[in-house]
Amino acid sequence: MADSPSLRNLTVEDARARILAGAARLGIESVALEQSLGRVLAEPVVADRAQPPFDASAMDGWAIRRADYEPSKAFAVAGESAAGKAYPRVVEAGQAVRIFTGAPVPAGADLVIIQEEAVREGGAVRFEAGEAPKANIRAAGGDFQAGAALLEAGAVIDPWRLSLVASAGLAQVPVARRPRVAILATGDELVPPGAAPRADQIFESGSFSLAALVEAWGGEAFRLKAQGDDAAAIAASVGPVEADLIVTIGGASVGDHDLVKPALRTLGLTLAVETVAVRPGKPTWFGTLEDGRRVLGLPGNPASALVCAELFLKPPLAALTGADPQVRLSAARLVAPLSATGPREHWMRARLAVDAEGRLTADAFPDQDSSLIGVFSQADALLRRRPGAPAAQAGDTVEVLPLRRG
Ligand SMILES: Nc1nc2c(c(=O)[nH]1)N[C@H]1C(S)=C(S)[C@@H](COP(=O)(O)OP(=O)(O)OC[C@H]3O[C@@H](n4cnc5c(N)ncnc54)[C@H](O)[C@@H]3O)O[C@H]1N2
Ligand code: MOO
Repeated sequence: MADSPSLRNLTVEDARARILAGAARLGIESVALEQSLGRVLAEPVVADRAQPPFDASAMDGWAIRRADYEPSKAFAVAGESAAGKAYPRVVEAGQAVRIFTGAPVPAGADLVIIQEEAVREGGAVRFEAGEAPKANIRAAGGDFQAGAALLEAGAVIDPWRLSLVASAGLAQVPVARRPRVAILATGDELVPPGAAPRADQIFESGSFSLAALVEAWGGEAFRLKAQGDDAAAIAASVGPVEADLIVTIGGASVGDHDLVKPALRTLGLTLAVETVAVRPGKPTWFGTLEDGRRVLGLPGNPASALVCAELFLKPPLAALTGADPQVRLSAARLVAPLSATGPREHWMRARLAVDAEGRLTADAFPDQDSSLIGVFSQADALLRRRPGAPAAQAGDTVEVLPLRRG
């Protein structure tokens, strides 16, 4: 059955919208705090306690009543308040309590004089802190109050947010289940790294890279055994796979050996995207199988597959975890001129830098052939050129999509 011509040559935005349609957050699971890094919160984190929970000393010194303060006056040392061991009584007039950073300021006290301005004489202490010493007290709730919304659902747990979740006292964190992504490389020419290729074969590289990207983007990747250009074998490989998304590599174009779509038609494939007006990556396609499983078909050329993973795989993975699927671009200054762009939106491999004035700059690699693995390994951004964009000059502002490297 021929697919509708309206599914061909879609804009990047249209294709992405079709891929995102119906991609809602998967179920919720609870993970240990220390396992939550990189996961997406499925429920908001709300503080059930203020931080700090008490007025806390900001310095090592002495807690007294401000109204009672006079330079050189002798105060009676009444006891000690340390972090984790509060002074249990009220500080009375004429008394000073030894206090340390992070310790609760005892009731009655509203001033901490730093120890550098104090002279201890047995059971007494005197201060030379001027007329209006600084309070050196962190008010209860100064970081956050009980009931405060600390993080929204959809936030990705990073090391800084991890500290917030821990500060809220959570040992278990409610997160979205990670989407399971099956990756299938296809092509008679492919052999796994480590095998001995024939003269007409190459090493399969795409599935390793894509699996790593899927994991970095919050999914759980599993690589299926690569298949040759054999429709029956491709269909048999995909048939039993349990996945939230199946990604195929190669066999997407129009040649006699581009068999992935014909193979998956036997599993009831309905296309939502047939081709995209994007360079590289025109043969990218997307559809659903009869049983509802989603399939993203990436072209085999390595740069095409990796560019289109950024544009069409990262966003649905975000949507399936409840995170923000928006592709966010930055502005950069062009280092060298670019020629006019053709009818397809062009995502050029580029290198970012910061110029002497501290501005972000982008430099597109001269060779943008979609087969080049070496160029991609040096690129740290994709530079977007709109369809039909005129030539651009050095110094022009361009849009870039920084790649997460390292
Ligand atoms: N007559 C036309 N020919 C082509 C068109 C077209 O519109 N008309 N489109 C071209 C474009 S654009 C692209 S992109 C490629 C992509 O085609 P396929 O998705 O069918 O990819 P393959 O032919 O299977 O492979 C292309 C290239 O990439 C190598 N490859 C494939 N898989 C892997 C892998 N897993 N790891 C490493 N390298 C891989 C493969 O050996 C080929 O060299 O089609 C154009 N042709
Ligand atoms: O679109 Mo293909 O990816 O240009 O080589």
